[in-house]
Amino acid sequence: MGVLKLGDSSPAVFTTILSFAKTHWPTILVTFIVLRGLAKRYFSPLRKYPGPFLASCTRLWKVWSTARGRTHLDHIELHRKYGPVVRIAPNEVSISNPEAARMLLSAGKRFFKTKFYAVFPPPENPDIFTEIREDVHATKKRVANVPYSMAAMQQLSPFIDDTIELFMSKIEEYINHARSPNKKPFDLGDYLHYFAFDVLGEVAFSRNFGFLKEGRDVENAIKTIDKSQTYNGIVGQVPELDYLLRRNPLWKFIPWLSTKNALITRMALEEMGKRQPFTKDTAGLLRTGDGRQDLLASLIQGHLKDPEKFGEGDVFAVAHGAIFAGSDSTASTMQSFFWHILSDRRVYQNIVRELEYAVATGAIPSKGNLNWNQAQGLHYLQACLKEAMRVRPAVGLNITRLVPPEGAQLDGHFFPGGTSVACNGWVLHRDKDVFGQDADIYRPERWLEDEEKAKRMERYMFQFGGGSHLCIGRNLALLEINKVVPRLLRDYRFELARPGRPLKANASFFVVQSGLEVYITKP
Ligand code: HEM
Repeated sequence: MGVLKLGDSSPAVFTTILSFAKTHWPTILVTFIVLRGLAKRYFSPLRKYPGPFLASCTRLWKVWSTARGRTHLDHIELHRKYGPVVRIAPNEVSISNPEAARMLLSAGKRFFKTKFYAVFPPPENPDIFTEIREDVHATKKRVANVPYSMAAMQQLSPFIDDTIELFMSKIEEYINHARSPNKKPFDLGDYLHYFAFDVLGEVAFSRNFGFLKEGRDVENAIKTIDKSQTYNGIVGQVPELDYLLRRNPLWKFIPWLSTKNALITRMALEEMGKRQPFTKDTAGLLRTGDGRQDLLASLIQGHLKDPEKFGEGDVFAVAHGAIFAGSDSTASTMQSFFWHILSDRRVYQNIVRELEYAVATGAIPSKGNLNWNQAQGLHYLQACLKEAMRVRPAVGLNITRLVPPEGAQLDGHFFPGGTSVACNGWVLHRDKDVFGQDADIYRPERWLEDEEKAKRMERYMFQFGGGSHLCIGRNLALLEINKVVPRLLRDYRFELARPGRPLKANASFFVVQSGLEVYITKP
């Protein structure tokens, strides 16, 4: 082995270094990684913030937490252990103060999205969710906001109603079948998932995806989306890795990793094709359809008004992105709601009583679907829904933003420009100052006790995010939930098949849940 001596001529020194590196490369590599990690830990302006040791040295801690699907739970534990500001990566802190989170997410404060979002496909044509250039995002969102208004959604209400009828027919089939001696549970969780997808198909593309009809995950479309979200969630923690993986040209040669032929993408492309060429006289409407103003038609109209700012690629990206953003989120919200109310007999009976009274007094119809206003009049049910979104918000990963270049003050701490700051609904919604000492438990009554207190709690609910990135689909989600949930609860009686068993939950971006099995009977 060569020994390095001072005074050697440069080629000799170089050869010696090379041979030393060749022999000892594993040690050198490990030493480099350790020193780099320690430098990140100790020479960072974030060094004073507590957190897991590994997290302060490497982003692998976040990768690990996400890969286990339990980021939401990890963050509750972290803040309990370390306090309101926790260092969760060399350049990232998580905050638990709801007021600070409002500031972080509020429009105009210039805390922009991080590169985490850019990993979500399609990278070549980002949609509203994945666009991280704030000005471009604002332009696209202005066009996309139009079809998502509550008024526009109300127009599409008949198609939600049709999907509800299909859902009810499946329950009727189950009830008739379940009269046999071997009574099997009904997977309400799965059916809520199918419902959320089918509604999106109708609303976005005037097309039924067929999940409810077939009573199954057709072509494993839901699984494919969930797999892709798991990838996004994990790789999004170290976005550079995406260039080695999905953005790597070799990736497309691995057929089972490609989503290009997935059912939803294929259908979206077909629907786009049917409406091309986009012209002002057809205004994006389906030529052979029922003339409904679906999401795709509205986006095509937005494109025709200003093709420079909202291209054809944007039409596809935004419509297709809606299915990804709006399916697991809505399904997860409804699953959490049902699991909570069915786990507490008292709560469930209060809801049933409220519905019976509303029918008896004519506040809601005794048959068929409710409209938005009728559902809003069910105050106890509304409190139960809000409480479910508080205790188990559908987004389980952190919402992360970058501190603007000049730095910013949050929760009494100054963070330098470029620091990533994260917040998590599961943590924020458990703040005892805002939600009370019993914030950890599901108790819908908290929303009905004191109007002022309820208003304050409302101010700190983050289930739909906030500011310029407030969920664009919240009107649709709330409308379909407010239609299907009271209808189910009025027309049927539910019982958990395995009381006490928690839902299985995996946080990829949304908390994807399973295991909501119930017995259903008629009242
Ligand atoms: C109960 C159901 C839903 C929940 C809980 C939910 C939650 C959220 C949250 C928390 C965000 C902010 C994410 C962030 O800033 O990182 C968001 C954004 C978004 N959501 Fe939803 N969502 C739901 C339903 C929907 C539906 C039905 C659609 C579309 C059909 C949709 C489309 C979007 C889009 C496009 C964004 C990005 C908005 C932006 O960045 O400007 N969501 N959603």
